[in-house]
Order: sequence, then structure tokens, then C-alpha cells
Amino acid sequence: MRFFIRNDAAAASDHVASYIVDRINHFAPTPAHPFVLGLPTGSTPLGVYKSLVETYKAGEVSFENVVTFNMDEYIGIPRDHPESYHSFMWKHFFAHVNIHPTNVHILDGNAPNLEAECVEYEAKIQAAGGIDLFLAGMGEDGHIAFNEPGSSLASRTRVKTLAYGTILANSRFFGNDLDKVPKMALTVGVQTVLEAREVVVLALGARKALALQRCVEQGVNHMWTLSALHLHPHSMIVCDEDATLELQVKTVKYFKDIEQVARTQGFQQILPSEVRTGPAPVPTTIVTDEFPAPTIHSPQPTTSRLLRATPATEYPLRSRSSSPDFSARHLLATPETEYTQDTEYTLDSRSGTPDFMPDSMASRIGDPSLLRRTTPNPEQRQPRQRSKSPALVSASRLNGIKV
Ligand SMILES: N[C@@H]1[C@@H](O)[C@H](O)[C@@H](COP(=O)(O)O)O[C@@H]1O
Repeated sequence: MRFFIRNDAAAASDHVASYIVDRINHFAPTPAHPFVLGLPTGSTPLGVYKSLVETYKAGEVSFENVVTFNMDEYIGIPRDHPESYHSFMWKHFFAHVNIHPTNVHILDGNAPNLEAECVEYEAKIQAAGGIDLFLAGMGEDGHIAFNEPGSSLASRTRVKTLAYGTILANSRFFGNDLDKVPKMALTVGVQTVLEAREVVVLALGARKALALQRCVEQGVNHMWTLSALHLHPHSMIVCDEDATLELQVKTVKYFKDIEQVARTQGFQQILPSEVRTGPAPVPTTIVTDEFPAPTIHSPQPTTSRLLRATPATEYPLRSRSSSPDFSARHLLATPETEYTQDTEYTLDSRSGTPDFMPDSMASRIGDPSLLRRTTPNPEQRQPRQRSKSPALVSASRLNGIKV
């Protein structure tokens, strides 16, 4: 996941808007091959829409061959209600750019059959060739679209009951009257979003800080559905400084450093070209006599090893140790080498996995029957007598160990 932090909401919104413009222009959409854009509502994307409209008016982007799919819509308020997502999208974006109304798709929260509406919506996304870029905001509880905490991460477009926290948060658009906020909505699912070729999330303000922290620093969790983005190969979060308030300083520094290094090295984090220009052909493996099918080595069964065998020789654990055996083995491999910290570093970087230490799970379990092993346990072997090389003696002095 890429993560960009900007000083304020305006800079973060501009970053996202110019990113979208770049994607559309690079895609060079045509009527037969339109760019398919997923869109959110809420206060968060307002700056992005404003910037996109300005860019369009400056002649730097066209929405002529852009097809859109909105994330969600309330159930039970008229389409022309000022707070319906239909009204929102036309007011803030569609009415100001050259998009064809027939290319705009927004779920109908008043459809006679809501389930059928959802199924049809997924089919329309498929028919359009899938979504190239899904822009999203996030709820204060980390929801994406209206996928409230506890939503299945495999969910698709469906009817969703809104969480109390969401109703409370969105009541500001309904005169702070909770009774006026719809209690249900239609929403694309988490899986619908994950199937987009790219997902871009904008998070602004301190009220998103906790959710952002959960989604960026913690694992994939169905209670913070935006965290499912970690499963997406091309996802990006852009936020302002206020939204980082709950993140660890080292997390913020790390992501800022990545961006800085990329800039100074002239390396842009761009997507593979096939992602940017529509669906890539499915790769096929050509098998000939000259290039036979590769052998796939199946992993060794682990059960027996866990129960009573000696995994150490096959799967050594990577734990640093100052045991005599550790030092001796390394030095015996290069007896002419004088043991210094530098030498150890050289060995590390050359071998990649220098610090193997025999171990076995069975030895940690206090079950006497596990000591009856059928294969030799390296830990119980008698140490072999080794001659003391000069290097070994030198190392022993440095480490204070007996060899
Ligand atoms: N369904 C929408 C979400 O798509 C949006 O991300 C969220 C955040 O809204 P805001 O940007 O106003 O904080 O609001 C609603 O719940």
C-alpha cells in the first residue's frame, strides 16, 4: 500500500485529483475503451471534485470517455432529495464536466427490487470492463463505502443497515436530526472495491485519525473494513497531517522517507503499464520439449516434524546466538578469516542466512514421549572434537567463549 501525507486537506485533495487526471490521460480513453472510475460521496472528496472541475475547465482533462460508478446511495429518500447521493454527485461534479449522463451509474435506493438492483449493478460494472480506479473516503469507524464494521470482506453490492455511528456522523447533513438520516443504504461490497484495478483513498482531518491508524498500522480486520486494502496490490491512501495524529511517529516518518527517497532517486511509484491501460491479457505458459513444464516442489509435511522429528536440520530457525557452536561453525567455514565485527557483517551479507541455530519445537514441550525420537536430534548429539584453528582461538578471545 502506498501512503502519502500532505500538509493540509487542500494539498491532499489536489494530490488525488492530479493523480486521477494523470491516470485518465495516460489511459487515453475512447468510446470503445472508456476509463471506468468509481466515486464516493461525503465531505472528504469535495476538494477533489472541485479540483477535477477546475482541471477540466482548464482543458487538461476530458470526461467524455469516462464511465462512473458511485459507491453507495441511501435507501428511502427521493432521488432529488438534496442529501441523496444522486443530488450530491450532480451538484458537485457531474454538472460541471463533459460526462455523458448515460455513463453515470448510481445505485437506485428507490428501486422496486433492491436486491435485483444490487445484482444488476455488479453486472453493469462487469459489462463496463471492471473499475479502473476506485476513489474512496472512509468513515470514522474505518468503513469503506457503507461497509460498516463487521461487514464481510468478501461482500458485494447489497442492502446495508447503517451503524449508529454512521447515522450520527451523517446527521450533520440532515440538520443534526437523527430521525431524518436514512437507516439503510445500498453499497458496493468490500470485494467489489478490491476488484478495481486500483483503489485510492482520501482521509482528511483528526476525526479520521483513529480509523486511519487501525487501517494503516494494524492487520486486515473486518471491523475496520478499509483495512482490506492491504489485500489489494495497487492501493493508495492520501491523507492530511491531522489524519495522522494517531499514527506512530516512526510510521509517519517511514512513509515520508519512502516518498522522499523515491523523489531524490527519480523513481516514481507507478503502476505496471497494463494496469494503467485496461485489463491485461491472462498470461499463458508455453510448454515445449525445450522448455518443459516447471517442477513444483511440494512442501514437506510438517505434522510429523511438529510431533516428534527434528526440524532443525531442514528448517533451521534464524535466531542469533553467541553459543560456541554458532561461532565455531562460521569460523571453521573460513578458517583463515580473523573474527571481527566487520568480518561477521561480511559473512552475514554474503550468506544471507548466517545465523542458523539448531532448534526443534519438540524440545520445548514437556512431554517425555517426545524425547523418543526416531531421527537424531542435533541438540543431543555429542559435540565433535575440532582442532583449534588460529581464527577460532581469535574469535574465542573476542567472544569470551571456550572452544
Ligand atoms: N458512505 C459514505 C462513505 O463513502 C464516506 O467515505 C463516509 C465519510 O464521509 P465524510 O467524507 O463526510 O467524512 O461517509 C459515508 O459513510
